[in-house]
Amino acid sequence: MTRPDPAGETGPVGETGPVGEAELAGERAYLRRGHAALAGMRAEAENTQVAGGDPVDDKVTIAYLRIARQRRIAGLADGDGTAPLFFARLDYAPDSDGGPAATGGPAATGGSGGPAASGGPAASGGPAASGEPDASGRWGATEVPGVAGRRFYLGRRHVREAAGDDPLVVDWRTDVARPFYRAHRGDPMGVLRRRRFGHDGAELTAFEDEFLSRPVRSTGDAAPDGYGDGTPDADGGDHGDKGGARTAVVAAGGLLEREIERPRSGPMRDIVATIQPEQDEIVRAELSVSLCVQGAPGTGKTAVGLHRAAYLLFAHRERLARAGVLVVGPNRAFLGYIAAVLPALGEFTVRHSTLADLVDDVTVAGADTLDAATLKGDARMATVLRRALHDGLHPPTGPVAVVTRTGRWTVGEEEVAGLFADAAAGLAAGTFRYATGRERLAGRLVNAVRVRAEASGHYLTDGAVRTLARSRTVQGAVEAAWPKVDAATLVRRLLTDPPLLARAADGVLDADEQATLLAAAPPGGARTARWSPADVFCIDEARDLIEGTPGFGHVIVDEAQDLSPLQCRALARRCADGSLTVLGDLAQGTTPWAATSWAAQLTHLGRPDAHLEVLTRGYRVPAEILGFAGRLLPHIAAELTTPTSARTTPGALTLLPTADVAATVTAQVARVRTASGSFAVIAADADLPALAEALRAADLPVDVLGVDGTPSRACLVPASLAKGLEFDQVIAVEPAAIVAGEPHPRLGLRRLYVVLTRAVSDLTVVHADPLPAALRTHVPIRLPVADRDPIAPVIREACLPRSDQTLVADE
Ligand SMILES: Nc1ncnc2c1ncn2[C@@H]1O[C@H](COP(=O)(O)OP(=O)(O)OP(=O)(O)O)[C@@H](O)[C@H]1O
Repeated sequence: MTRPDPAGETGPVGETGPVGEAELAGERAYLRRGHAALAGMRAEAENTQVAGGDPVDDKVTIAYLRIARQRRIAGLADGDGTAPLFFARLDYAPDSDGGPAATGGPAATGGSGGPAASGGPAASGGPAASGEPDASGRWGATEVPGVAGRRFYLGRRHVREAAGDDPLVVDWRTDVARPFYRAHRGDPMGVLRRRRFGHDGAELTAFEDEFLSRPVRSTGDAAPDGYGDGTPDADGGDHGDKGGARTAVVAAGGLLEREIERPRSGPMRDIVATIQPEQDEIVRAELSVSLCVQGAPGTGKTAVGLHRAAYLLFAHRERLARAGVLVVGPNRAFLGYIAAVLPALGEFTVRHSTLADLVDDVTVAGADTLDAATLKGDARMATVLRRALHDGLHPPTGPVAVVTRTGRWTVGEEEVAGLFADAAAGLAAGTFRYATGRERLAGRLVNAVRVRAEASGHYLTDGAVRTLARSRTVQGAVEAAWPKVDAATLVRRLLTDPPLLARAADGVLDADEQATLLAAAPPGGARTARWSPADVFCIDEARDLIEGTPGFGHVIVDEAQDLSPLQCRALARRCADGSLTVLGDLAQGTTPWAATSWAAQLTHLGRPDAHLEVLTRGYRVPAEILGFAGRLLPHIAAELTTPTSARTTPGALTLLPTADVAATVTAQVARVRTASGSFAVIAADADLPALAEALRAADLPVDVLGVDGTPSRACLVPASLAKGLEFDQVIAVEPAAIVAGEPHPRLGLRRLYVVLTRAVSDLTVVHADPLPAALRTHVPIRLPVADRDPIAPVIREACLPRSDQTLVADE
């Protein structure tokens, strides 16, 4: 895929001036009109009554409609005051004949005349302009017809004044919005001007314009404001400040950077206003396409995954409303952190869950040794479990004789054996599950009796057939051949019954491995077994063999590098008929079974042919910090490309050697707690209680993040829960202890890599022990030298020498 880099094409940056102020005033007026329209839409929704049907017969339907109505009203809420109703404007170029297409909105042909003057989007035209998306939720093909010469405001949701009217604001997921994310001078996608708005809360404060294509104009026309004469600048671009007057830009420049650096004060935010082209390709990939995104820390994997969910729900609303969309995250703390993103985008139906919570009827109360947990998560366990299940089948050895009030009928030994063999063959071939096989055997047996009865002139009513099926004789015969099994019981039997395990694991697990499993049987009785986290997925695997697993239309799994093969299988069966978006980073794999290659992981996930996308441009972590953390990469995932950062922040990294870690951390917390935004002290899990105590003693209490908690503005985070989270300021405590907290040095370094890449603005590393050697080794960082990447030289200058200097001082 080609990836245009719009960073190199940013348009003119002019001065604040009266023209800009007037234009901004016009945009603000348009915004007010949008708010009024949204209020009208909400009032309409609130006044819509759920049609009453029969209160008993239609109970479910009525309840469903009520929920749908509530969701619609919630979706029409006027934001939370943190963002305006629209964040961008696209002015499409007129048709090549010089006249605007369709109804001829004047809007896009020049920079003068605010939106109030132009009336916003031009009047009705092709599908792009109609008030609502079509049935499929799309606005037409990629080449959207009927947009030439028209103007569109893009927002998080569609806003219109009256039903059937042209939208005042179009949803960012429509096809007409696509060029906002993808267009560049090489391929303007029909767009003349792309305008991005800056904001303070819900108020517009600035705009930035880029002119992407030359307007068509008759001889003698002046270029529209800010559009250059097409003569390339020295750097090869036409920066547009030569032809006509400069475009007035209020508070110019860096809207993306400001958006990223906006202080974090709560849960994760959406990124609709600043999705980058390489991210947009993932967001808008077809529903049928399964994707795997390998991305360095902060490259936006989580954000992209969530926006993909929102996009797919928009583009395939009906289908996914039935089948559902599932987002799987590593723990509840992480899910709490991302929970607000989809509702902010108007999507309330996506299920968020940890993998373990998907198997919600098994309570985890036990733990395994590392060896046992690894073995229980091994793909070979799937074979062992299947064999254990099938081990319970016993081919019948005699006839089945049924006595009823009307007679006695016998199905002969050979026929019974044949019925069993048929069902067993279907099971072995995977045609149906175990429970279905059992039903099938019972049904065939009853049918054989019915045929015999009818042959002797006794017609059996449906009721008589049902009674027959429930009869002790038929049930007993079926139970003897094909016993009823429950998944948890099967797993417990396998782990506690050495002969059964030996038969099931023969040739699959060696004697030591079998012994490991037997030693890892869950303590407690059949009903009180204390299951371990790894047992959960053995039970899930067994349950799937027995009765199957309901699936989703699309599954998005984050931190997928950490999944065991059996966990991957649990996910694979939840999207057997749907598609999958796999997000992860091999360098952040911290489980003993973490993936070392995506090919193997994708095979376990049932999608060996998933398309692999690689993101290396980080948006969270400044180059100075990324360069420092990147020193670990050769030791933890040498095959990965070193990431780059979208921004530099001189002084973002501080190393603080100290003799008294607690005192230094306390002093640092006292320093950062008054700054705006969030901060976290991240330390080895074992060090947390002492640090919490020291902060309490210093009268600087902070929340301690637990597995079920949600990160707050100021918190103490165990290294084991830091994954996926981010904070404006991070105080990382004692890297050597973080490494030592893991069972293997490589896993320890990966954990440290995760911890060091959580900061948006500022990372302070406090340590009494020497830093791990890997961190002290200078590693040249590979920089992508894109021809027109304006930030590459800055990274080169800022990133490498600075972290070196700091380290030299430290050493
Ligand atoms: N295009 C973007 N515009 C603005 N912010 C962005 C963009 N892409 C990513 N971000 C921000 O960068 C931060 C990191 O994003 P995210 O958590 O999705 O990255 P990640 O790849 O999942 O990171 P990790 O692997 O460390 O968990 C978030 O604050 C996110 O909002």
